[in-house]
Order: sequence, then C-alpha cells, then structure tokens
Amino acid sequence: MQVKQTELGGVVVLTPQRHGDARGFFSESWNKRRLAEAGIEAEFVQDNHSLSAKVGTVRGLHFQSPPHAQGKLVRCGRGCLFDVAVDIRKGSPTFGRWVGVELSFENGKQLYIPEGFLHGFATRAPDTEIIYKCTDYYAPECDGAVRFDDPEIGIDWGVDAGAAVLSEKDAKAPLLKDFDSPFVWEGAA
Ligand SMILES: Cc1cn([C@H]2C[C@H](O)[C@@H](COP(=O)(O)OP(=O)(O)O[C@H]3O[C@H](C)C(=O)[C@H](O)[C@H]3O)O2)c(=O)[nH]c1=O
Repeated sequence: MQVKQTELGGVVVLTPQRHGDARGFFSESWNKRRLAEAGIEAEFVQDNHSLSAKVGTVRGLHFQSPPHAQGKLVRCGRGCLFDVAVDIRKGSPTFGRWVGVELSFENGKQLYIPEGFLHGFATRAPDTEIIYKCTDYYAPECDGAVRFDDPEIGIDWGVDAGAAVLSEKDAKAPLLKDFDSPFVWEGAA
C-alpha cells in the first residue's frame, strides 16, 4: 500500500495494492494492520455509502462534534470525485487550510481524515459512489456544517459553485468566521 502524507498533519492519501489478472483485479480495500503500519490507529464502527447522480454534486463541508467526532477513511466505489479535508482545530497552525485529492474507481486512492477536520466532496462523473469508514456512529445531534464555497477557505472544487447540486442543509451552512469550532489542536499549549 502506498502512503502519502499531505500538508495537513494526519490527513493521509493511501493507495492499496491492486492484484490484476485476466478477470480484473483484487484489492484489500481496508486492512487494520496496514493502516497501523502507516501510523493510523483508527477503530472504525460504521461504513457509509452514498450515490450522487449528477456531476457537480457537492456534499459537505461536514463534521460531527465531540463526543461523536468521526475520523473517516474515504474511497470512490464508482465514478470520480474530488475529496476535501479542512483543518478546524482551534490553535492549529493549519487552521482553515484545506487539502483535496481526486478519488476514483480507476485510481483506487483513499483519503484518511482524522477527527477535527471538515469533510466534503464534489463529483466529477455521473452516478459517483462514495464509500467510507467512520470511527464513530451517526449522531445527528452532533452534526455540523460549514459552507463549501466559503471564500476564507477558498476550495477550488473544479465545479461552478453557482451550479453545484446541494442539499438544503448545505446551502444554508454558516461561514467559517461565523462558526465556533468544537475542536482544539492537541499541540496547543
Ligand atoms: C451521515 C448519515 C446520514 N444518515 C441519513 C440522514 C438523512 O436522512 C440521509 C442523508 O443525510 P445527509 O444529507 O447528511 O448525507 P450527506 O450530505 O451525504 O452527508 C455526509 O456527507 C459528508 C461527505 C460526510 O462526510 C458525512 O458522513 C455526512 O455528513 O441519511 C444516516 O442515516 N446516517 C449517517 O451516518
């Protein structure tokens, strides 16, 4: 498995090995021991799977606040998407900074996003399916969001923000400056 650190500490791009043969390929999409070897000690308790029919669908930027904060291991089961993590840990030297990576069925890449980060994605192909493991259960009372097109964050989604396919919740999400993050950077004094 290839492991590539990003400029946001803890956010890691993983590419599991694919064993190709005349039938197609086989890949271990998740292996706890290999993640631990990559420095990721995560206990996953829930798998999520969603389908987004239209190109330019944006889901995010979401988080769950403590005590049900979620780390996520994200991959693309079909199609192609641009997956983004944003650091919202107060005191972090990279607070408000984002990283993005194209995940597709073709490239087999995965993104690990620890607790304390917003997560969102924009689809780049029709009928795109995202599949991701979470380190805590769904807790709607802890559900939170920040606007995907917040100019202070400045994510280049590669889609026309005005034409993005959004949920009502995402269309009404607050800006980062109007939001009090429940996360504190562990490196803070
Ligand atoms: C997240 C979640 C949702 N639901 C139900 C609640 C709604 O009836 C329906 C759609 O939920 P929502 O509109 O929040 O789904 P997304 O917009 O895809 O939200 C997700 O998108 C971003 C990318 C994430 O990382 C989060 O996992 C999550 O916030 O599924 C559940 O039953 N369990 C769950 O874990």
